[in-house]
Amino acid sequence: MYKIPAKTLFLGKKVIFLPTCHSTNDEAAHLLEKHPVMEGTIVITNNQTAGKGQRGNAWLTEPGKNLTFTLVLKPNFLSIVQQFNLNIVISLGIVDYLNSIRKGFQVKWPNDIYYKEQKICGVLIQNVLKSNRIEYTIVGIGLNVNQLKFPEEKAVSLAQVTGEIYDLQMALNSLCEYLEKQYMQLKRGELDALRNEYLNNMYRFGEDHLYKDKEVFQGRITGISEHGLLEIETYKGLRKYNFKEVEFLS
Ligand SMILES: Nc1ncnc2c1ncn2[C@@H]1O[C@H](COP(=O)(O)OP(=O)(O)OP(=O)(O)O)[C@@H](O)[C@H]1O
Ligand SMILES: O=C(O)CCCC[C@@H]1SC[C@@H]2NC(=O)N[C@@H]21
Repeated sequence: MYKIPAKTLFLGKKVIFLPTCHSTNDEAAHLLEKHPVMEGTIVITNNQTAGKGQRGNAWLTEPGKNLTFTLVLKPNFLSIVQQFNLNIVISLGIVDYLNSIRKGFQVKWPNDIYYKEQKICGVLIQNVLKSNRIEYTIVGIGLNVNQLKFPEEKAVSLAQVTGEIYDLQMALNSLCEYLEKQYMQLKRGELDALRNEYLNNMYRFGEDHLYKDKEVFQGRITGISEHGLLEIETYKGLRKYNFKEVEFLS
């Protein structure tokens, strides 16, 4: 399973397949502790038994149905304050791949992928530090591909959206090509183009909705700051939020 490398320069050229594991992010982190790992290496499993989501949530996925993998990057060209750009390129790579199949996928800030009001993909990015510098970034991606039932009402899969079943190896290879394309754009320093593309694909951009920080309020997403803070215009003025500081309501 997952033996054919992607047609890319480096991303997905090496794939480590584990039939089962607790979390591919944890497995990747253990590998990095033991020996150097080539940039672009993917750790993938068919059966993730203790998947980790953001905010300490669990990531639940039916064995053999979805893409559940971790990508190892070495973005040493980025300083710590530029880290949000990784969220941008990873989200755009995924959304471009999905939109190449069916239009309508969007990025929910910072890096969830939605189809209409449902979540199809989650991303968990973790930095591995060495002497206070980012040595590696591990990018965990859970993409719902062929699963047809979810315990979570908000979850959806590609198969549910399109009515088709997908070959996971082909989906992985294609996704790698889109991810690499975006990552190379970041390496070339094309930040304005990336930011614009991110805003063009952003869930709820420019629409009025309810949000919650300490209180529930109505607002409209108008952009992201240089370092990736979410900017919401309200009748009291512009508010800016870091991860976990704001909740999307209806
Ligand atoms: N396979 C899956 N697909 C989609 N969501 C899943 C899946 N497995 C677990 N979940 C969880 O279902 C919930 C649905 O996502 P939701 O967007 O509501 O939460 P979130 O990512 O915490 O975002 P927020 O709370 O900012 O709206 C999350 O807790 C998510 O981690
Ligand atoms: O909460 C989220 O939206 C993030 C979900 C990230 C899930 C992926 S699945 C592969 C990798 N391994 C993990 O334990 N989590 C990530």
